[in-house]
Amino acid sequence: MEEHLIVALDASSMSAMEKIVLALGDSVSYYKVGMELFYATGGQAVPCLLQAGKKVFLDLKLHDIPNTVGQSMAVLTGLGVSMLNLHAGGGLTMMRRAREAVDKASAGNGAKRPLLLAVTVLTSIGQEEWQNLHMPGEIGAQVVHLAQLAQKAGMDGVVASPQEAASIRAACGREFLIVTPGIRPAGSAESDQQRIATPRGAIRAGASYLVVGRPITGAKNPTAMVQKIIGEMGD
Ligand SMILES: O=C(O)c1cc(=O)[nH]c(=O)n1[C@@H]1O[C@H](COP(=O)(O)O)[C@@H](O)[C@H]1O
Repeated sequence: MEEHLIVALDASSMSAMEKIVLALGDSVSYYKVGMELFYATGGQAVPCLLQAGKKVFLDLKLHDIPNTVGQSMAVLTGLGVSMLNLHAGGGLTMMRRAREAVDKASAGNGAKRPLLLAVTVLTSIGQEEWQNLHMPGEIGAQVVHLAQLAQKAGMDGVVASPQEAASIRAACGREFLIVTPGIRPAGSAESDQQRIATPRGAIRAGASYLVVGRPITGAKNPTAMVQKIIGEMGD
């Protein structure tokens, strides 16, 4: 189960990142680099993690016109990461262009193609925010719709809340990747995350990978928390 846990490195310096990675040692092999760390380190966090033998999910959530996203995806493909993401809300044409660009760039550099994930509806959006946005219907129905659109566009999977994992699995099949942030072990403090579940709940609902940040990086003993989460995932 360890390889299905991705630890979110939301830190603002190389030294803060190294501190976490050093503390977690061999207990974690997959890290997520998001906007904060990527921008703060001028992208250097990525080669640093790769050199340390870690796998990287580069979470920059691209959302722009098809040409811009395609060209940017081609550049990001050269970094050697295992996963990249974009917002499904950018549309079918944008997602298709991203897939074509990644395929072409991987063929060109002879490297393994990074997996492409579409972010459906952010896990921080609850019913109230959904209404603020004037979005019709239920969040869950929109997530499943976007997952099907992403699948049609050639995405390998989606980022969604664990609360929607079972419906996405039913709609998109066994092979489709479902990556779930919004993971909160029982007893976690409240946060900006709205659509949450425990590690056990997410795996039971059909999640392929769990993304966990603050419950681990903010824990008194991060390694013990990793072990607890991996234990729960395997139950
Ligand atoms: O794409 C993501 O990774 C993402 C999508 C989403 O809907 N919700 C979400 O929380 N994330 C990311 O997942 C991580 C969750 O971190 P914690 O809330 O600290 O566990 C953060 O780095 C978010 O940027």
